[in-house]
Amino acid sequence: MSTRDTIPIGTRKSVLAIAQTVQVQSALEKLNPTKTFPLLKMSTTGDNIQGQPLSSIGTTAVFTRELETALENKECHLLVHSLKDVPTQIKPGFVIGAMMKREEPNDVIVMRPGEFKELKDFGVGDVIGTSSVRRASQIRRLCPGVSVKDVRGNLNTRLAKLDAPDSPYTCLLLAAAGLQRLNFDDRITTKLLPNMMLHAVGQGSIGIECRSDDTEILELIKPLDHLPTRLRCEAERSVMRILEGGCSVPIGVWTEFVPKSNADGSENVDTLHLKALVSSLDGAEIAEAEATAEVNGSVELAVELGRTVATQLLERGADKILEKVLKDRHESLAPTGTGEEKTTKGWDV
Ligand SMILES: NCc1[nH]cc(CCC(=O)O)c1CC(=O)O
Repeated sequence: MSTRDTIPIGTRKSVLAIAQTVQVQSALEKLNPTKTFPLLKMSTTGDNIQGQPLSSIGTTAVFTRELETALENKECHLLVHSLKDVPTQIKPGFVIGAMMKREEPNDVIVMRPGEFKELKDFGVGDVIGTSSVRRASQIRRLCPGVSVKDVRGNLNTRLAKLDAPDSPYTCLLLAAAGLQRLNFDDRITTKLLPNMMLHAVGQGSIGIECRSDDTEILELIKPLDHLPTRLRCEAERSVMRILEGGCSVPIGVWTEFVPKSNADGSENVDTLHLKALVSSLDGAEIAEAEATAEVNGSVELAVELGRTVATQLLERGADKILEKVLKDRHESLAPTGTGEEKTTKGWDV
């Protein structure tokens, strides 16, 4: 294929998606000053159903399907995604050619400007805004007595709902990375550490997808692939791939490289630690597992570490917990009464 000078990048239209895509666009322009990278902005099913809780309409790929069609038709040659929104089973013919250096993967508590409350003081009467079953189940375990209420829409919409005078929410749970990318760092009230909450698979990294036979684009985006991020996220995605069997399931993870005592300054990619959990919606039942492996910079070994942890989780009852979570999710198709009901069955990551 002849080399291309104009390379459209496909993206969703949300402010976060655009901010992420502009970041990739700038990096590519810098590396390839003779080429241009116009944005092709598209709506996805996930954007179009924002008014309702994401329920069991098969939300895997809701944020990526329309984009992949454009990529397939060569209307664009790469796609920029929040990695956590990318299904672990990529459609045949497509590949994540780069995983960009991860921002803080943590989830955070966001309260109204000027308000503050210690985590230990959260309890009965507090209403936590989130549509993520992963966040909901973990916050219930962390702060017994709180109730959880669905909150949908893009980041700005969610913050506006929290700040509204008639807001029902005490706080929101959000990803630090999304807030930081939109310069809302000052809205972060409390960062949740891994002993409090495990984040979503791939959270905080940007994934760049392209056609797997498009060697020109693969070469072009290769410099944007960050090996430590790639290894961590491949391990995390491997856990999810084994547990989900095709549908999204609520899994929390944490990965870190074990620092070397004689570090020479370069980032260590030798010894990777992975922790993961699967929790029931009410946070009462939980399966946890962790392992450390010498991955020595190898994606295959990182994927293997993910498999080890997934196997442990299954041995510890993750399959039973997931079966029940998925069953509840199916039942949530029927309209339910209270906001609390909807919340637990909403489907976000
Ligand atoms: N589900 C929406 C979504 N997809 C990616 C991010 C944040 C950025 C990231 O995780 O990289 C968010 C918002 C949130 O979860 O608060």
